[in-house]
This record gives sequence, structure tokens and C-alpha cells, in this order.
Amino acid sequence: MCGILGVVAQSPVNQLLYDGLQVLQHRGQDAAGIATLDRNTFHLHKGNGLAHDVFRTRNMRALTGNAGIAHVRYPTAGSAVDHNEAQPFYVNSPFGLVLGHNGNLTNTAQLQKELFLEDMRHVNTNSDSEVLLNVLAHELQANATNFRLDKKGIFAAVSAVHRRCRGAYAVVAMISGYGLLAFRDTHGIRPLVVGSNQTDKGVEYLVASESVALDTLGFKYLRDIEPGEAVFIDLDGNFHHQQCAEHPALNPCIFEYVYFARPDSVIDGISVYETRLNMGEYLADKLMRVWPDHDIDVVIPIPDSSRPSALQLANRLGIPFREGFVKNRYIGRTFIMPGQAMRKKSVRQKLNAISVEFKGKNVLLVDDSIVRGTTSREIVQMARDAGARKVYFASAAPPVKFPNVYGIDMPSRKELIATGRTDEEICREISADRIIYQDLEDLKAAVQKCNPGIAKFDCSCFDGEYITGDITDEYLDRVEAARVGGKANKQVDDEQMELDLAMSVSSM
Ligand SMILES: O=P(O)(O)OC[C@H]1O[C@H](OP(=O)(O)OP(=O)(O)O)[C@H](O)[C@@H]1O
Ligand SMILES: NC(=O)CC[C@H](N)C(=O)O
Ligand SMILES: [Mg+2]
Repeated sequence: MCGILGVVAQSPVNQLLYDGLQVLQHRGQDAAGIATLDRNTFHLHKGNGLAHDVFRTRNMRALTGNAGIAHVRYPTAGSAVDHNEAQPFYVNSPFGLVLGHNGNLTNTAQLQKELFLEDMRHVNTNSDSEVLLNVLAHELQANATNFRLDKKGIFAAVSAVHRRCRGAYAVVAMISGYGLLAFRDTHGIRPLVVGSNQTDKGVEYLVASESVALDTLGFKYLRDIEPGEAVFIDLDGNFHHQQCAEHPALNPCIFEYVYFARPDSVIDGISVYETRLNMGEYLADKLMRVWPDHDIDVVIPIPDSSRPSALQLANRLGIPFREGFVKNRYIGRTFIMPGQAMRKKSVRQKLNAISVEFKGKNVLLVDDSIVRGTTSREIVQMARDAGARKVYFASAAPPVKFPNVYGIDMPSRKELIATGRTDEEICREISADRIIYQDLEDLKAAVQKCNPGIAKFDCSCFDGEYITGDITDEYLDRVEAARVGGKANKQVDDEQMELDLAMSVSSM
């Protein structure tokens, strides 16, 4: 997952974008970048690391201008270590364009081939986002009239992007001399909101992955950008928007509510916090159904993301809720760290048990989800070491059994602890005394309860149903083979080989 921001303001935006990255940091810890637009010049600084490591005072001073975009990255294509894949990406034609992307394209190799062979555009990294930028650039160029762009041409370009690109994309782009363009894929898989701020000099607009950025930066929430819709804010601060998809449908990623988003965000009209409380209630009801005579003494959350669910579960069961683990606030999220060794080490550094809450008790540990099992394996052992009599484990989400291809780095079934295992086997694998998973229907109900208007969510990591309809077993095998082959995230494709061949032939 990544975090994106875009702003057209009435005063310099460098500090505002930096502060915005800080509140979206939970969406990506591997790289950060800001591009500002000052008259017709872009100023761009990006690099690997957390936002506060990437930006020094001198970098901030150089980011002049009243408009800009920003990005924090959690890679799903390319690699975590290649600083060239940090975003925003820049391309000089047409007009000068920078882009930040949250999501993952599923037809990257095909697009890259088209870009090279038909559009005469070279993509220099393994990032799908650079591909997306070049598709947008080509379509803007194709829809310019007399070497100029107008609203109609900009929206026509986004329609063409929708026709060509598959997968998930929430995008912010800045067109030099024109303004800020933001759009969401036709299924609205990844979130994107827009807010405004009335100043003495005029209205300012901010587009962000999550509403928490609007709150903290002093902007008023206007609305979510709709699936397939594009919003264009010109450099004079005029707001334009248009539906650019033929068949838009809102199918947001349910994992945003389970884990990714901050609980204080509201996404597609749904409070993330409330969904997590609901998840706790549904999970409590399931526990009572399947285990009416349980002997749980205390409910303990695994900080941070599971807290609201664990709290509500304990309330519903009428069992004490206790904070048995202390979280080191200086260690980031472990699930989105690159590399299993780093994740494993960080769980121990991040969480430590308070033995008084465990000694001689039957504890129910609650997490929002179990993905690779890194956290649960370590935590169960820590609870035992702290003196727990019995260690039960509950997950507010169902078993994660399928890869995510829409922007969450779960590319390989082999990495997922629940793939090919029964609940009992998973329980043994994490050395717990009992495991309880949320049912998928209950998870959907927990989220839907907050906005019954949303008929369908992308739940692919739980049920293997891919909302874009283009994901074949062969595609998943290829993505998996790339990971298992040790090429860390690099998407390989037969078409890629064809492209390489075509490129070498054309250079002769
Ligand atoms: O089964 P795993 O592969 O370990 O993944 C699941 C765990 O990872 C996440 O925590 P993380 O530390 O990333 O963030 P949090 O502090 O927001 O809970 C999530 O909340 C689970 O605890
Ligand atoms: N998690 C994301 O949204 C990733 C964006 C993009 N696919 C990248 O790898 O940089
Ligand atoms: Mg966690």
C-alpha cells in the first residue's frame, strides 16, 4: 500500500506535503518523495526510507511552489531497494508531468510492450507506476488540441487510461502549467478523498489517500473521489470533475478496513474505527456460537491495529480487556517491512509482554489478521514465556489464503500461513491452544453496516475472487514464481521477454 497526496494552495506547500506524509506514513515505509510545481518548474526530492529520513532542511527549502504531490511507498512491483522506483515519477513530455500511484497494475508487461512498440516510450524501472505515468502521458499528448490541453482533453486522457490499465490505481498527477489531476480506478479499489480550505486568498484543495490527512492539515472533507472519476484542479484553484469510466462500480478493498487504514480515517463513507469495533462484536458472537463454555480469563490485543476489535470483543463477552503488550513506538509496522528476517526480528523489538497480565491466566490474544503468521508465532510464545496457562488466538479477519494483486504485498500463496492449512493446522503452526477466525460474511457485514450502500468489496485475499476479472492462475503462478525465484517482487512475464527481444532488435 502507498500513501498519496496532491495539493493546489495559495501559499508554499512543502511543509504541508511533508506533514501529510507523516500522517500517511503507516501506508508505506520504504520510500518517500515530494514534487512541487513553481511556475513551470518541478522541484523533486525522493529517496528510500521514512519521510523524516528522506527530507533534510536543504531539501525542504528547495521544494518551492504553491502546488505539489507527495508519496510514501510500500512496493508491490519492482523492488524495495531501488531508489529509482521511489515516487513521484517525472516525465518531460507532454508539458512536464509528475505522478504518484497507490495500487498495482495487473497488465504491466502488456502495457510496457505497447508503450515501447506503439507509443515509442521507454520505461526505465520495474515499477508499474512508471508504466502508468507513461500511459497517462501518451494519452494526454493524444488528447491535446493545437499543442494545448483543456478540461475535455484531460478527462478524455483519463478515460483512455481506464481503457488501457487493469488493476488498482488511485493517482495524483501534476501537469506543468495546468494543475493537479487525481483519479481512481473503475472499481474504486484504493481510497482517495478530496477536501478544501477557504483562505483569504482563495480556496485550496487537497487530495489524499485517507481523510486523516485532511483532518490534520486543516482541510474540510468534501467527498471521496468516485471509482472511475477524475478531479482536476487548475492552478487558479478551480475545481473540475468528470466520470471517465463507462461502467464504474465501487468495490473497495476490505483489507483497508481490517488493517491498512488508520482507524481515525473515513473511507467511502465508512469510519474505519467503527468497522473494527463491529468486527470485534461479530467475532465475539462467533466465539459464543462455537465455544459457549470457553474458559477465557482475559482479552489482550496485539497492538496496534487490533485494539478496537479486541476492546469490543471483550465488552461483548463481558471479559476483562487488558493491555498485555507494550509497543515500542519507534518501530514501524512489521507486516509492510521488506524481508521476513527483518519482520521477525522487529516483532520482538516492537512488542514486549507485561507478565502480570499473563501469569496463570487463560488469555485470548486478538489480532486484526494473520497473514504470514510472523506476529502470531512470536506473540504466542511471548505469552507463554510470560506465564500464561492457556493461549487462545482470535483473528478479526478470516484466513488470508490468496495473493493480493491490487497493492498489498502478498504475492505468494506459499508465504501465507493459511494457504492449504485447516484452522487446526494453523493453530498448531503458531503453537496456540485454540484459534478462532472471523467468518468472511461477518467481516463484510461489519463493514457494510457502516455504509449499506456498498454492495461489494474486493475480498480477494480471503476468497480468491478478483474483482477486475483478469486474474488467471497462470498470472498468479508467474507473480509467485518471481518471488520464490528470489527476484524480490520483480514481475516476470513471457511478454516481458518478448519486449526485451523487440527492444534489442529495434536498437540494431
Ligand atoms: O501474520 P503477519 O504476517 O505477522 O501479519 C499480520 C500482522 O501484521 C500487522 O501488524 P503490524 O505490526 O504491521 O502493524 P500494526 O502495529 O498496525 O498492528 C497486523 O496488524 C498483524 O498484527
Ligand atoms: N503499494 C502500492 O500502492 C505500490 C505502488 C506501486 N505499485 C509500487 O510498487 O511502487
Ligand atoms: Mg499488528
